[in-house]
Parts: sequence; C-alpha cells; structure tokens
Amino acid sequence: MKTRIIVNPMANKGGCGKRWPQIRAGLEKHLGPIDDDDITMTRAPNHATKLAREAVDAGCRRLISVGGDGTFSEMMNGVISDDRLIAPDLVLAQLPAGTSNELCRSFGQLSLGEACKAIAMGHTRDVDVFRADAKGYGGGQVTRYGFVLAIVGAAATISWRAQRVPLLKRLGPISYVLMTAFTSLTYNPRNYRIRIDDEAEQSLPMWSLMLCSFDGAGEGLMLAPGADPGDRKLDLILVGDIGHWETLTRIVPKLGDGSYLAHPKVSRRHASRISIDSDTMVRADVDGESIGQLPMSVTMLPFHLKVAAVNRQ
Ligand SMILES: Nc1ncnc2c1ncn2[C@@H]1O[C@H](COP(=O)(O)OP(=O)(O)OP(=O)(O)O)[C@@H](O)[C@H]1O
Repeated sequence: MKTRIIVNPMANKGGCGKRWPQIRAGLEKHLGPIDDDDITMTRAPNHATKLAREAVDAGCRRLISVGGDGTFSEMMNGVISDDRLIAPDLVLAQLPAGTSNELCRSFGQLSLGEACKAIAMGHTRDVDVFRADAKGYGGGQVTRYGFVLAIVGAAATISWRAQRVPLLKRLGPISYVLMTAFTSLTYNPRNYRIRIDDEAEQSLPMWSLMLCSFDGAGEGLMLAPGADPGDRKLDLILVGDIGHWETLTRIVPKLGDGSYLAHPKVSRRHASRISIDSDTMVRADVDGESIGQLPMSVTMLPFHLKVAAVNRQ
C-alpha cells in the first residue's frame, strides 16, 4: 500500500523532531526500508492537513502521522471534504510522538512499538467521524472533523487553559489536574439552548456538555463506559447545574471510572445531531483542540474511517 509519513518535528516541544531518526528506525524494523520521498515534514500549524490531501492526490492510501493528537487531527481533516472521505480506501495511523497522545490511547496503542506493529500487521478499526461547526476565535465559522470527543463549557475551558498557558503546557498531564481543580472551583454553570436530533429546543443550566464516540478520553478518563466508536451515535453527557465544591468532590474524582454518571444532575443518552447555543461565551473543543466557542453544531457522518489499531483479541 502506497504510504506517506507526515512528521511534525515540533510535536512534544520539538522532541519529536529530535527523536525522528530513532522513530524512523523503529518503523523500518516493522515496515522495511522507507524511501525519503515517502516522508514529509510539517513546516507550520495546519500544514499536515495540506500534506495529507497532497498525499492522497498522489495515490497514497496509508497515511501515518508522527506527532501528537493535533498532528493526527490535522491529517484527518485533510482527507475529508464535503463530509466525505476524499478516497474510500484510506487507512490512517498515528505514531505517538507528541505530548499527551490521547488519540493513540483511544485505539489501544500505548507505545511506539505497539503502534508500529499495528501498522505492519494491517490491523485496523472502523470508527465514526463527526463534523463540528462552531464560531472560531476570529469570529468566522470553523468546521472540524473529529472522531473521539467534542466538549463544551467547563471541560473545554480546562482543555483550553491546560494547552494555552505555556507554563502549564510544559507540565504535561499535571496541567490538566491543576486546571480541573481550579476550574471546578471557579467556573459557573451557564444557560444553554440545546436541540437534540429532531426534538424541540430545550433551555438548560449546565456546567459542561460532552459528546463521546469512544468510552475513554484524556489521561485515565472514563467518560462514557460502554460507548461504541462505530455505532454511528454519540453519547451525549450533560453535566448540570452543580455547585463548585460538589463538582470538585463528587464529579471530578469519579471521572476515572465513569461513576460520575450516577450523580442526579448528570444525564446520558444517544444523539446523532445536536446544536448548542448560549447567550454567554462558552468554549468548544474537538478531539483535544480548542476550536472556538458556541454556537456549535455536531453531526455524525454516514461513513467509517479506518484507523490502524492494536488487535487485542
Ligand atoms: N513546523 C511547525 N512549526 C510550528 N508548529 C507546528 C509545526 N508543525 C505543526 N505544528 C503545530 O504543532 C502543534 C502541536 O502538535 P501536536 O498536537 O501534534 O503535538 P503535541 O501538542 O506535543 O501533542 P499532544 O496534542 O498529543 O499533546 C500543532 O498545533 C501543529 O499545528
């Protein structure tokens, strides 16, 4: 299968570029020698999107991103256009060389070696893809395709703070722990207007809203136990109007095993189309990247994406 490797040398604060010769050697052990022409380096943010499209146009049907979640997400956004895959027989893979590499974890790949093996063995998993349309930070409309998680409200603010504050970003996963505690104690619930599938619009006070395709996300989070990433449905989780202290003591500590769902102000259901709006500024995040703010609509798309994944059976 004609393959293109897209390397983000700046991922993991430049560590990916420094380790690339070793990563390449590891990949070659599994795939055989790799031609220099099959490797492209990103030169700027969002370049992976353009490189992915060029690779597919050049006949590549397996694209491997080397970097973190942002690089994979940019690559994936390059192979979808007008809500369709630009070639039906594509396989995408990620070699975890970023800071947190949460997407790889979602596929069950915990190490570089496992990821290389999954690519070489041709093990893939069919996953759903959703489209998110939101108001970008510049004021215009942004569209992002995602496949793990869309979050709104407090959860998106935690993600935004953990990534955008340079000192925190350097701390890695600890930054999320710090920001979760800080945001729990300071973020006030907001009023949302929500429309789910074809139902009437509801007005609800909420702390956060999460749309999960996979069961887990982030460092050890079990947000939607039992969620099926290939069922063409998102698990919609509404975290209601809960006080600061109660959020910190009764929601946050139970995010790791999904037992927060038992809280009377947390609800869960399936949805394939949802639109959310608010009169106040509310952040929105797709697959770990802050894309902008409400209003946002999220729609499940009618195809599956093939991703290289560890076969645990
Ligand atoms: N040549 C480049 N120079 C500067 N930034 C780049 C370059 N190439 C890609 N980027 C940007 O680097 C950012 C970080 O990439 P990525 O998310 O893959 O790594 P990470 O943040 O270390 O990992 P993770 O998202 O898993 O925590 C992305 O926003 C991407 O747009």
